[in-house]
Amino acid sequence: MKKRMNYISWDDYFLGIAELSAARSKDPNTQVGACIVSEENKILSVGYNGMPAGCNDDEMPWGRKGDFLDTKYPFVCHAELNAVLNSNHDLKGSRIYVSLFPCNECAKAIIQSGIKEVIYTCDKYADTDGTKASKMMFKMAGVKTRQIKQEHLVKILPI
Ligand SMILES: O=c1[nH]c(=O)n([C@H]2C[C@H](O)[C@@H](COP(=O)(O)O)O2)cc1CO
Ligand SMILES: [Zn+2]
Repeated sequence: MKKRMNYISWDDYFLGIAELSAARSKDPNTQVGACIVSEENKILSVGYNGMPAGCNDDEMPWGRKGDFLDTKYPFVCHAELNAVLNSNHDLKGSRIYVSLFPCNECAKAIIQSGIKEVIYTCDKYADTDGTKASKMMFKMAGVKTRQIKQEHLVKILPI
């Protein structure tokens, strides 16, 4: 008997884990998940966007508009930052799978931790200065970026 052939690829597996991690997010508008993987295809860390540890997410604001301090923006930890900070491993040479293209703050953490490739699905904030700054920094720092479209993932994963 031969081995089963229609198994999912490493890319689909890790992006699927990033998507599953996003499902843990309490953000009512955008749920983001991230999965960091070594050169040997071992998972080094996962994360999703949420309030900092110890900050009760029932008491924190989740809105997008109004006074800055009444919105989620000054407080929420991004999925990529959580994944970088959650890891006890050296991330040099690793790659990060993420459901949304990283913002400029996460891009800095990604570059500084030695991650060498970003594989992402959604790029809905491509027109923002934050995303443009991320792309500039990734290019200069030699961090590769690659998109796997949502339509492809939907075909292979029950999401
Ligand atoms: O790269 C990212 N990673 C990440 O975790 N986030 C989080 C922060 C917020 O909780 C949410 C974005 O919210 P909104 O789309 O409503 O502006 O996604 C946002 C970005 C991109 O801005
Ligand atoms: Zn970010």
